[in-house]
Amino acid sequence: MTHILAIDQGTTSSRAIVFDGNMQPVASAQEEFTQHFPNSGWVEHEPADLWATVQSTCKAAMDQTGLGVDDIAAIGITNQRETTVIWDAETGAPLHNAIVWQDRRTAQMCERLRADGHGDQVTAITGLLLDPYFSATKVKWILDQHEGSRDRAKAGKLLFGTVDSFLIWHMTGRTAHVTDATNAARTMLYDIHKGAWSPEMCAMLDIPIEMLPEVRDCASDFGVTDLLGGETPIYGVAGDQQAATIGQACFEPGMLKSTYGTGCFALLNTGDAPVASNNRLLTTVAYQLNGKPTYALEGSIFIAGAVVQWLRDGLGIIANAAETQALADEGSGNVTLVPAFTGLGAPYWNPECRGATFGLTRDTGPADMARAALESVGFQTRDLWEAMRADWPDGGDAVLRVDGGLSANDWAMQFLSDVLGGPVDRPAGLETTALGAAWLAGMRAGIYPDMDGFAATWAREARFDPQMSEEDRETGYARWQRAVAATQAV
Ligand SMILES: Nc1ncnc2c1ncn2[C@@H]1O[C@H](COP(=O)(O)OP(=O)(O)O)[C@@H](O)[C@H]1O
Ligand SMILES: O=P(O)(O)OC[C@H](O)CO
Repeated sequence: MTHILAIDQGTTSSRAIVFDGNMQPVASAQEEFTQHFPNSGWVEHEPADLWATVQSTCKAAMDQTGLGVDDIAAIGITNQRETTVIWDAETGAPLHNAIVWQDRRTAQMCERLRADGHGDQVTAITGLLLDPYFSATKVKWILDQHEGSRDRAKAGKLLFGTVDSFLIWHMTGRTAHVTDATNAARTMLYDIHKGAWSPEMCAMLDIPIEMLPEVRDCASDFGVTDLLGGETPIYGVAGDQQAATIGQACFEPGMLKSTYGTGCFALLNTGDAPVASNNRLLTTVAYQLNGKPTYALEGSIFIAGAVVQWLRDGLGIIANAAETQALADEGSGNVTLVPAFTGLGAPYWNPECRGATFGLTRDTGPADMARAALESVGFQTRDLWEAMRADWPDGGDAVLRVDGGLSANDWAMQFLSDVLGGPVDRPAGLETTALGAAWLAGMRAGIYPDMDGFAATWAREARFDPQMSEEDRETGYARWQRAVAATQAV
């Protein structure tokens, strides 16, 4: 019982990583699955694909190690958040495809709820903003499509879950209907102050409370699975951005991390009291241990690494993401790209606007576009940083810890430090999300250190300090702000 298996069920792929007794990754496997776009702005996954790729990647990772079921002390799960599944409690058949967090189909529903004056109530109870991003309106949408589904849900015949919950139900032989507090906090159905499902939110959206899973601490007993051919406990669960916050050991109030994958999600630990945002950030649960929640302010940006993918797949000006580093160096810096491909997230929350480019000239070329794309990631983070500083005035000295695929890009990280005017730290291990889930499970299983011991193992690979003049920084940021305003005005 020396190793931990971490499952990272993400938006575009499922991954399984085996960590040894020293919390080092020793094997990993990854598998992509099909994204479904049935309508403009709609994004779906087939639940069976999520479950199948989790099974196959776990097997593939385990096969690489030569370890057996008895070597795995526990499993930790981390997952794409908010994505919504409803399934039959007996057969497991999904009532609908999973509606993914990026899906905007409930934008009008949110608009109507806002017009009916529900916006403040939603924020007061859930810490979130009334936006299609979260699970609740997706649940309502699915139930609205299927006559009689609410009665079935009330009778316990239909279950709702975020992806962790859906996976655990399958992993435990269709028995455990559970989730953790971080995933619950993203549904817009959870009262983050009371630490319980909100009857008010359920009533507002006509969602039977009976269909919601039981909420547990992040390190707790989520059930036993025969996934590895024996009995393995599931001891750790956290939404992927919270798992990265844990993996980055942001355990003290004021510590913050930003993860640059498809999108960018920055979380600032605010300690044991939820901080209400005056700047359109989200108040959420960072983690919950021993029955005690620790809260965070979160800024969610929908497009970060995805803008680099667009350079590759949409424009065809690069062959792979890493090429942007050298290209950006040659860019003029005169082009501004606002990658509002699916609207804008925090702090603008504008689901309707779309991307725009400014400053094009006849000699604009791939290098300028690559630079503008990487700059957009830095500028969007600055937007969040400004909002966080305003909500949490003590946050000015914090060092931003970064991770995720795009954080490997030195040019982007240097620009990020420049535009923030503060240091940026990149850790030695970039598997922070999976590590967070592994640590939760390993700590609970008694093979990994406690919180302080774990935090002491965090090591820096690189620090980026600002090199840009104050004048350039502020001129550049003002250019970005004008571009965002113009983008929203179109
Ligand atoms: N060297 C790089 N420079 C710029 N972007 C990168 C680089 N490497 C990866 N990316 C971007 O990072 C993203 C992948 O990061 P990852 O953390 O695996 O994301 P996710 O978990 O959301 O799929 C992709 O969008 C890719 O374009
Ligand atoms: O799967 P990722 O890494 O794109 O993360 C998705 C987030 O959890 C959405 O809130």
